Amino acid sequence: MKPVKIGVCGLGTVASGTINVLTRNVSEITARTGCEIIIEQVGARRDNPACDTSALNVSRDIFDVVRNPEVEMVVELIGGTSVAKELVEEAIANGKHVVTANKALIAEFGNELFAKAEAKGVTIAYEAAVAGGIPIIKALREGLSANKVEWLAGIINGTGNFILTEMRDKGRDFADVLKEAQELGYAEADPTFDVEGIDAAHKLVILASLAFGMPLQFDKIFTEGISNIAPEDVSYAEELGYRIKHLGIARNTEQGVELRVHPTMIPEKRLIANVDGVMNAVLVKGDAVGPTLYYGAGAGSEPTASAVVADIVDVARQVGAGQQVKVPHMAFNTLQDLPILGIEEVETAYYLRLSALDQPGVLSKITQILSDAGISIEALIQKEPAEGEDHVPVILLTNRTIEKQLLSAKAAIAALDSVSGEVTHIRVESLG
Ligand SMILES: NC(=O)c1ccc[n+]([C@@H]2O[C@H](COP(=O)([O-])OP(=O)(O)OC[C@H]3O[C@@H](n4cnc5c(N)ncnc54)[C@H](O)[C@@H]3O)[C@@H](O)[C@H]2O)c1
Ligand SMILES: N[C@@H](CCO)C(=O)O
Ligand code: NA
Repeated sequence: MKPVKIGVCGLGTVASGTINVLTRNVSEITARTGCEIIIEQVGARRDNPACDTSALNVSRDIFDVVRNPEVEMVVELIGGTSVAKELVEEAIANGKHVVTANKALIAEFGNELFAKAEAKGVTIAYEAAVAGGIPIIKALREGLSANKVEWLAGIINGTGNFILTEMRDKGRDFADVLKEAQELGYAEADPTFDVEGIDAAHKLVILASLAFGMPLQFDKIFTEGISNIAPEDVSYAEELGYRIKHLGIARNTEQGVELRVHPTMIPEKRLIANVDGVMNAVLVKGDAVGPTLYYGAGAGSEPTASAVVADIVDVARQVGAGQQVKVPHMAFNTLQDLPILGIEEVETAYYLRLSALDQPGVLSKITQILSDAGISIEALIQKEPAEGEDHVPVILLTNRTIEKQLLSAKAAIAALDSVSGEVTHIRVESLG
């Protein structure tokens, strides 16, 4: 087979890892694809000491790469949704295949980009966009194609999981750990994307569309970040046998599709509760296979490059074999317009923490409000009052209920004279 010529745009964390892996593992990659992959051109504004490009054709203008008639496949690794979108559109218009790690671009503009690619008969591959090196796109599109996916839940932001783990295990400060994640190349250019759950929402919408065969709808996701997780909730969760993880959850119910990213309490005995540091994991429940779990590094230069290179290999095989073997961009040939549920319609269990006056009768008022709302209590812990304090922390675990019922009961509890301050709620999932 004739060699396949690629062009790499960007020379940051992921691009340098991609060039290094392609160069180092050239014999394995050639043996797998049956063809040679040649880096025809690199578009980079500046050099990167992590990667030797002295033997490569480097242009300071990334658009030279998409206009180079020799380049058959463009690897977009600049990030963002403005210049990257223009770049990908021009690559497609010029009949080039695209490989990208850019989840923001796919989540927000994937529907139109895939349509443009299909019209031109080219492929956009995006394995590195979700859960870094874990081949989760391939698992959903190909490995699980026999299944109706019932739900999936994942730790899909490496930076956030790294921060939560370091804070819990070493008592480190949030800002200090975030700075380290940035130095390690895990964080997004704007790290609020990691911390506020936007990056996880980008990834969740891609996973859900692949799993349920519906168009990408990033604007419909409910998103809560990790910045408001209180240390006392981390320790009370552990006392109850749970861990707090930042999860993306997508569930196909009879009423509609749940799409939500938020801190979630999960039983500590679940494998996914023990996924720490920069590692990611995605649990997928298929109707035929049952629960399956995919685990690996969710961010970082070479773990992400592993997925980028896998896509390059896949597309190179297609270039050799012809488009008829291509798997559809979103796994399904026709997409369904499934309704997406608002967060108030979601059903889950809850952890509640409040501060109540240490007096007889107070607990019964709280439990009465919950029981009037049809919410039963699975566990209740009342702590001893601290020295000189007249209020005590009360922690409750409820059974599954609809969020709007929980929120109105929570408001009624907060309005009691004997309860002071805010009532905290965290969603609880058994993931069984
Ligand atoms: N870092 C990770 O662990 C990781 C993992 C998975 C996916 N991603 C995604 O991969 C992409 C790249 O991330 P990264 O971590 O390598 O970022 P990075 O900031 O390290 O690299 C981006 C590179 O693109 C260049 N660039 C940006 N805008 C440009 C422009 N307009 N013109 C020319 N060059 C431009 C920058 O100079 C930089 O060299 C992003 O979409 C990111 O979301 C990153
Ligand atoms: N910033 C992202 C990179 C991988 O997509 C993360 O931390 O998960
Ligand atoms: Na992946």
